[in-house]
Amino acid sequence: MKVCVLTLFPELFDPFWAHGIIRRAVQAERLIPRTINIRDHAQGRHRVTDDRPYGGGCGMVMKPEPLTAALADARAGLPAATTLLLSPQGKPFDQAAAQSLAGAEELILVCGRYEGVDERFIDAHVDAEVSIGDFVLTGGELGAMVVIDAVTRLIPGVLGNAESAGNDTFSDGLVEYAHYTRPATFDDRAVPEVLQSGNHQSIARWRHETALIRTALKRPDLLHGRDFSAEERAILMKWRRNLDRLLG
Ligand SMILES: C[S@@+](CC[C@H](N)C(=O)[O-])C[C@H]1O[C@@H](n2cnc3c(N)ncnc32)[C@H](O)[C@@H]1O
Repeated sequence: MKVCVLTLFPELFDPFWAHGIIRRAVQAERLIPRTINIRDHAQGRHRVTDDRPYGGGCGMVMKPEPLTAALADARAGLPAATTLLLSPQGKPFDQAAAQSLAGAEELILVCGRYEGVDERFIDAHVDAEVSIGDFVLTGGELGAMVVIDAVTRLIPGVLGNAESAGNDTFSDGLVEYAHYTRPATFDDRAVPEVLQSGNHQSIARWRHETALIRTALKRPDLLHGRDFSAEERAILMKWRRNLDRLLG
């Protein structure tokens, strides 16, 4: 995937491209990143990228001309790209959105700063606004990194088999099962016996059960409307009986 980020702070991305799985994806050219400094497309000696808001009020607004010129530069190399603006007003970004973006060949992400960007730029050039949560950041750069990170690990071939995203939280509408590693006992807490049994069927059953129960406890909202399998119904009934017994 070719991804281009429009930002006033391109240097923030240098360490991001250079570490962990993102770095590996870049080296393997499964992720081909580019950052464009919006300021490079601003006019005049001072290369001004922001100005006071019409109507008064505090803060500054990003001017539409440098953004439009920077976007034209990005699009010259990525003619088929979807253009997303990071914004707290956007659609909440989730795993389903990451999965759908992972199938794209090209993507442009625009990072706002200050009070945000001139609305006319959004009207004319932005395909969708994306929020990474109901809070307000100082800029879109962290949001862009969140989107790129979540999407990149879903690009086919980026994660090795050993790191497969298949069991991840959300992949089957459940949170993931619990993980344990050596030592077998830590602080008087032992790893569940079944995980040391070598019985793959029992391990798979245990993992499915714990994923379902952990989802019910941690994220019950994920289970609303779920089409429970017969096995899942049996697991939930068993836990209901356990709870009934506990409560008398
Ligand atoms: C201080 S914010 C502007 C907030 C804007 N005044 C508002 O109330 O909607 C500056 C920039 O940070 C980015 N940003 C802030 N919060 C974000 C969020 N939750 N998700 C994605 N981007 C965000 C956007 O690019 C935004 O233009």
